Amino acid sequence: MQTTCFCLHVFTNIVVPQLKPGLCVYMDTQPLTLPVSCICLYSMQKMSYFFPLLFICLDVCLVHSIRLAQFSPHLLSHPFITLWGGGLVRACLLMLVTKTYPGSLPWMSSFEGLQSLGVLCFHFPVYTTLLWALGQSTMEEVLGWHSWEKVLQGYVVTVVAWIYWSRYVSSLLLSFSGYISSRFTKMPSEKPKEGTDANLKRLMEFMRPHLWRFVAVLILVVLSSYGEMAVPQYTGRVADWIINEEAPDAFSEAITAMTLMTVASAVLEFVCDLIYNITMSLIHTSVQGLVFQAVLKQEIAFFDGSTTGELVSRITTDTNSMSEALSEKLSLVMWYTARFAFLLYFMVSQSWKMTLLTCMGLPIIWVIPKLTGHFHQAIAVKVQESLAKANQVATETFSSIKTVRSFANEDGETERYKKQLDDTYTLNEKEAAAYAASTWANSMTTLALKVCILYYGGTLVTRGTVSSGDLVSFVLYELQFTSAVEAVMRYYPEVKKAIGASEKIFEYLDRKPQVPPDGTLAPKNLRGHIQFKDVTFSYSGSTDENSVVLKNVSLEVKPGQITALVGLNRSGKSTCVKLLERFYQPCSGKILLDGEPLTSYKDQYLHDKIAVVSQDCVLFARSVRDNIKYGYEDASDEEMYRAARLASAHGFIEQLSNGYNTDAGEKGGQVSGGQKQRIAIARAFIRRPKILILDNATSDLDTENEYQVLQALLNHTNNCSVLLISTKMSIAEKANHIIVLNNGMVEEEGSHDELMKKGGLYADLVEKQNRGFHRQEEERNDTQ
Ligand SMILES: Nc1ncnc2c1ncn2[C@@H]1O[C@H](COP(=O)(O)OP(=O)(O)OP(=O)(O)O)[C@@H](O)[C@H]1O
Repeated sequence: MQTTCFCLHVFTNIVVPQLKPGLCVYMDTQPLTLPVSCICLYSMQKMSYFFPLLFICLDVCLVHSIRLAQFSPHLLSHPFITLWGGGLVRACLLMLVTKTYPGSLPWMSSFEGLQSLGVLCFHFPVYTTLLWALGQSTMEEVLGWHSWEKVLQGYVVTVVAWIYWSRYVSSLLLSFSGYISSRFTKMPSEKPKEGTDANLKRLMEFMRPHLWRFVAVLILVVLSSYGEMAVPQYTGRVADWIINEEAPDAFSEAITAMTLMTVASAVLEFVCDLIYNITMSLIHTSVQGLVFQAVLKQEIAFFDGSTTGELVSRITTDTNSMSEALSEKLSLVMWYTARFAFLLYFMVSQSWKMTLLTCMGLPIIWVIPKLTGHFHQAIAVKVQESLAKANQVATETFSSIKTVRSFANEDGETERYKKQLDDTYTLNEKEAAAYAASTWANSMTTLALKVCILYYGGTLVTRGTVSSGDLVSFVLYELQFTSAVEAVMRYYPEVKKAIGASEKIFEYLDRKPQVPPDGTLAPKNLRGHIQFKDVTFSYSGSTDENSVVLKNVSLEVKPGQITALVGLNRSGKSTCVKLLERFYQPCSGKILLDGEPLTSYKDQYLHDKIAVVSQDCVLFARSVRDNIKYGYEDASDEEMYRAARLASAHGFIEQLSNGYNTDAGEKGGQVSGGQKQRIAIARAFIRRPKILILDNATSDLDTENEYQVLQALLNHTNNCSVLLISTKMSIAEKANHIIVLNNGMVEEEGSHDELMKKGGLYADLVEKQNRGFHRQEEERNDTQ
């Protein structure tokens, strides 16, 4: 009753005067009247910061009301019912106030707040029931749970529990409940979690082929962790042996068992690490291979939109960091979790009371260093900022030295710089103090927990509840336990992060290439008749006037004939070739090969039958032989020589230092531009194509050589349809048919003579080139 009055006194004398001076009600011993309470509550609606105080006052009142009820004649004989019922009433009323009171703090009515409320109201009933179940005396707890100390203790327990909830347990439970709900309900879960769960599932798929290895790893982890418990366990036994002066056999047995178990644990750990790391490397390699394959299958537009660096980084850096995080951090989480479980088991079996004390102390040793560390970090950031400002002053002064000198302000700038350095020094002092405080807090809290455990353990030893050896073992367990819990808490989020990061990799694996499905046609005899019918195309896929590169293009490459495609730069000539190679799909219109849509042919067949040699042909960093046989490795050397002769390349290849085995260097850097083009032509010819596309293929050759190469080519390609793109009109005029493209449209077509007679764009181009050629000739003559 006294306590209740005291609470009301605090409430009326301290809280109420703060709210409205006019409402001051000075009541030392009398209870509050209902109207005053109502007025107070109304006034407090807008002052949420008083809510915790109100909450505590109300709770104290409730606790003492329950106490009065407990001692009433009806309930005195049912202490447990009163204890639980009282807890329930207390929880319901406090929850009601928290939920309905307008000034309630959002945190208090959140899920975490309600969890803490549950701990506050039910920890005593649970604790007392547990004692009763263990056959311990509960009288003291049942009759004294509402004393000041116990109520205060309840709040301390709630704070500790809250720290647990918010730091670790809640995140674990959330993951677990997410997993359970996704297994048993069809409810869509939140997006990020969905991503992590899905990634985890995908990663599991990669692990499935190595399931037995993982089972073996888990068994080894458990056995090895168990073996690690030998040192603390047997050290305790040895301590008992020394104190009790037991038989000498006991000592040697303890030492032998400890040695054997520790050695076995180390061997198991070695085997386990070996299996685990080899398996993770296997998974890493296969993931990398799959991502590479998935990227290669994408459409060309995908490569246009991504930089090479980005792609390589996705395949190497991302997969590396994911597998490193998984192999290293996941292994640590596994080890420390197993250790944690065994340590907890052994600690509880030594003394559950000391274990409880350790668990209650843990959050404190995490929180205090974290708070001081946070403060230290905040000051460290300010020091960096201050240093940056000092640097800025110096940079500005040096870069504007002439202005500084002309105003003779060297001293002024020195003063400014010194002032900035003084600020940095002040912050440095604070940082040093914060660092010392942080380190001190760290060791003090750890030390305090150890002293508490030793003190409490010593009391238990004096009482005879535990032996001295048990206390020694417990202290050794506790040392490992703290670091095991810390390690699990540190590495578990990192593993989750790595699983989240794997999303990027799966993004590529899951990406469906935007290309039409492979066709089925692969006729034995291909005539090589190409038709473009009203083809419109844009690289962006938009049909907007500015983006369209080809506009209703209709053209024909007749079987066995040479067709030239000419036009100004950027008129769309190479784009036609890219469409023929099926790198892109037309937005509208059709491309037919021998009357059938290009898409109905098998991809491999098409690339065997259509050979393209372009200006920017690329050689790989391997031998000339491998470059010519690229993608056609089964070809004989005879076929290779034939193709090389056709491309007028055989002669110079034989003169290279190692002939056909000479390394072409990175991107063909070891051979000249002209040689590179001739090797590329040989590479195209080794397949005996039916359609040959030369897109400025001989541009790196001088006119003499170009003519020779083309002549040789055209002589040997009687059955071949040739599409010739050349900026040199003297080459184009040799074609049977010439098509002139202008701004993505077919401007005119016909033979050289027809087009010359017409006097259109083609005649213009020929004339301009002739003029340019004559000017060059004149310039050359002048210089001679
Ligand atoms: N990968 C691409 N993505 C977007 N636009 C492109 C791409 N390739 C070419 N283009 C654009 O398409 C248009 C036609 O280019 P294309 O290379 O087909 O012309 P071209 O007649 O072969 O020119 P050149 O004779 O200079 O090689 C140009 O405006 C060019 O900028």
